[in-house]
Amino acid sequence: MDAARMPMIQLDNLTLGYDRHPAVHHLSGEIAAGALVAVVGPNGAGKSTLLKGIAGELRPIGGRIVMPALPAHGLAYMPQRGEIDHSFPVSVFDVVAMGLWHEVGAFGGLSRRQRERVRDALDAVGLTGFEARPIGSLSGGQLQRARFARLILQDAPLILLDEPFAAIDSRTVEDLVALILGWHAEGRTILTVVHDLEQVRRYFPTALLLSREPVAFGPTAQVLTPELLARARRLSEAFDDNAAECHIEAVPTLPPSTGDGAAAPGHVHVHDHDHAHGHDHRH
Ligand SMILES: Nc1ncnc2c1ncn2[C@@H]1O[C@H](COP(=O)(O)OP(=O)(O)OP(=O)(O)O)[C@@H](O)[C@H]1O
Repeated sequence: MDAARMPMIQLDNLTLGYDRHPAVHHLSGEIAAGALVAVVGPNGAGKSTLLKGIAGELRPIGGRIVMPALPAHGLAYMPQRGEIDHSFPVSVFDVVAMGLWHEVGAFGGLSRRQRERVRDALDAVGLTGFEARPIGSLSGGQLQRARFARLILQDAPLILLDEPFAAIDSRTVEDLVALILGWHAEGRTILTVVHDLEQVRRYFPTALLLSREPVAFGPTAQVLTPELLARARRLSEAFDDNAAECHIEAVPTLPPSTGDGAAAPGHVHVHDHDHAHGHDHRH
């Protein structure tokens, strides 16, 4: 099999949720190695939940996530900013150096070479000179740059980013996008939750539109259509009204994704729920 076309992530009728309540369900399909995917959808659509599931922070309620090509320590996950306590009295250098933890171990010291790599990563995100600053003293944009520097050091083939551009100035967004596009060019697989659809259209070749279930997956221009976005909104409203039940209507399957190596034919299907088969969707 062509390594570049190997799936990085396989989802098999995946349901993820909290306290046995599904937040997102019926996800099946594959994300190819090397894909750059924007995960989009209304508030509460399950975007963060999907990333947490793939990152292993949430155990599936049903179905499976399989990542056959992922090496040990091969996944880097950056949660939303609010989920991290930045009040620690710890320096920017030390926070960024945490990206080397799997090389260094919890109590290991850094070699000269590793310290150099930390400085290189800080330089790559434009934070040279900030090494000794307490992490809590950084602006929102600077903090996001520091988190990206840590990702550079993690050097992971699979990178999951949850809303990396939220509340960030446009100059910083451009710099962070350039880093992401560089990782994409290196063949890494990247899933990024993005709210700004203009940013998705401009930078992301492939999009996964979620609304408690997959609505569409494929080339961005074919996913971010008014019809599919409206369907996503309707589904999310309907789900909120009746959160414990499966209420899915039939939705069209997108044509196979092309280019970018993102989606082989038919992947991340939209399920045409055939209740005649007697599925029992008690979640
Ligand atoms: N820790 C939790 N415990 C219980 N329910 C949760 C938890 N986290 C998320 N949920 C619920 O799961 C659903 C999906 O949330 P999720 O954060 O994945 O959506 P999202 O698409 O990332 O939304 P947003 O765009 O608003 O960030 C929501 O109804 C949310 O309230």
